[in-house]
Amino acid sequence: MFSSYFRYENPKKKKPFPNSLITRTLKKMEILSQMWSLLGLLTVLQNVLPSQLLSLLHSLYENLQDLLSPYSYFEIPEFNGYCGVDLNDLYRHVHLYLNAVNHSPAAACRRVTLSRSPSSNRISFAVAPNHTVHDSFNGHRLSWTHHVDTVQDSLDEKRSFTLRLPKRHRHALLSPYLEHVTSRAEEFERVSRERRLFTNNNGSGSFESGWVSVPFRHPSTFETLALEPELKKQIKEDLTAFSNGKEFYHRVGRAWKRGYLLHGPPGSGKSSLIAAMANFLCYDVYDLELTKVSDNSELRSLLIQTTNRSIIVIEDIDCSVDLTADRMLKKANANALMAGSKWKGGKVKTASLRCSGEESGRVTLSGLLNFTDGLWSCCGEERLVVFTTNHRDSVDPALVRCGRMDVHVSLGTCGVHAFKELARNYLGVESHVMLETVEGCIRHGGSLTPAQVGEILLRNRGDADVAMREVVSAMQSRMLVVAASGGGGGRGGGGGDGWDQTDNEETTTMGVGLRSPESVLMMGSPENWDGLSGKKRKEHGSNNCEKKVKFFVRLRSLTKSDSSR
Ligand SMILES: Nc1ncnc2c1ncn2[C@@H]1O[C@H](COP(=O)(O)OP(=O)(O)OP(=O)(O)O)[C@@H](O)[C@H]1O
Repeated sequence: MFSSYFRYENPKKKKPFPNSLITRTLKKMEILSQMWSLLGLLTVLQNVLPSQLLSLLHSLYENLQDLLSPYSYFEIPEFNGYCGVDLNDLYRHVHLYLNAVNHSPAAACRRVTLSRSPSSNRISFAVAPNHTVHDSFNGHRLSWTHHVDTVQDSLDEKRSFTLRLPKRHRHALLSPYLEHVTSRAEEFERVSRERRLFTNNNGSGSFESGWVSVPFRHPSTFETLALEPELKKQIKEDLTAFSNGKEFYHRVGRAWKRGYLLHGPPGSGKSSLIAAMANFLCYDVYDLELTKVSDNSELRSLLIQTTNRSIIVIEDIDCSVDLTADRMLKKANANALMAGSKWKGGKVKTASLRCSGEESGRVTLSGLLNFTDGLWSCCGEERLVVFTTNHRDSVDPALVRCGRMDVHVSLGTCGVHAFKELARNYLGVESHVMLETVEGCIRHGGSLTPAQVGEILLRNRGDADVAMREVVSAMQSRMLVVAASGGGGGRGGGGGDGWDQTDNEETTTMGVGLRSPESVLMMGSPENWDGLSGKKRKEHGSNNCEKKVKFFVRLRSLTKSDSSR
């Protein structure tokens, strides 16, 4: 009985360690104790041996390690130079690259430092100090180790990355891999950095801080923007070609900049398009208020302070400053000088001819021309200059000539496609029984600006039927107004009151760029368009009466069909 009792084995009782495990543990402890003694010896040697000898031993050890190791190691410190004051751009690129790589689910770093700045929602990843992350390139395995050491007797930290790659392939791998790291880092920086909206700071008295800024968070994108699809595609392609054009612009010796003139009635979406362009390219926006700029030198100073990858916007260029007056003043001065006469009772000075604006301390047309196309305009890279205006004809031709304003976008009233996009965005409807009536109104001069349509749809977003009815009624009123004012209708009237729709007509004749019902994109010289538009205007006049008759017939049929619904 007793023996059976002793033979009983409690399953919960731990089994004794096997002999082999004990032996292995003892061996490990022995190695540890030997290492400990070695460390002690090293400490003693460090105190006893002169520092020169120590560093010699250290480099000998490293050389030996390099010789025996199948890997090559490259150190990238955070700062360059003897005193370590210049930021090492490669370190920054590696940091960004590893951040980008860590965003991908495949990346496996055992320990990552996460951070988020108060002004952004984005979480940043960084390899934790003294940890390693592996990467692969062209079928080879590489690794990055992030070293962070505290500097003795200081709170400073010394940071560096060490790249490890197979020694046999180091020559073939190093340059292409670092190029890959840099391009991925730049791309990541472009899309992830917080973008800002700047405006010129009035009254600071100093040109050093000419701009003040806030985070740029405009929600308009090419997806939300209601534009004719072809126009949208063309603008996006043009912007993409521009932002990828670094090599091209350098090769042909042109400054890497592009000018856009956006013109159209109030509410046609000029500002929304600028925001969409900035979001598409991930650029900063500099909204230049010309009336706050005291003179040309301040304008130049502001230009110098803008960063690369930015859009410099001057809204309502025709209203900002009296630029044409400046030109006329010069002309008057020149005439007076030639005639040897007096101007406004006083003696004409030669200096006043040179630049009347400089004297009166304001921005002149020549100042603005230099801003967009002069020597100083090349002080940065990858910049768009965008002017907006409600009346293109009021802008001085010199400002919008080729090379200054390379792309002219005419934004008009809502075309059929644009209206459908707005209806989809605001009401969530793809089709509606009244869409046909809306299309008829648009085609016969009743179209409204996107802002007008957006306002009606926003107000009635809970009830698509009411919204559509209200849109149709607004469009019909518009048709009546256009008819009463002698507008031809036929292809959709202008948007805001007093808006001249000849721009859209011009494009029809030209066949240059894209022709869409209400909004167009033109590239090339405006002088050519004007010549052709004159011809078109004559034709337009002769057809006007005929169009009017057709228009009234159509309006009556539309009104009838709508009331029958
Ligand atoms: N194409 C569009 N797609 C969607 N919404 C638009 C569009 N155009 C204008 N809107 C809406 O209309 C409003 C006014 O647009 P925006 O300020 O861009 O017009 P604008 O042409 O710059 O006007 P202004 O000449 O008066 O400055 C905005 O709230 C915007 O949401």
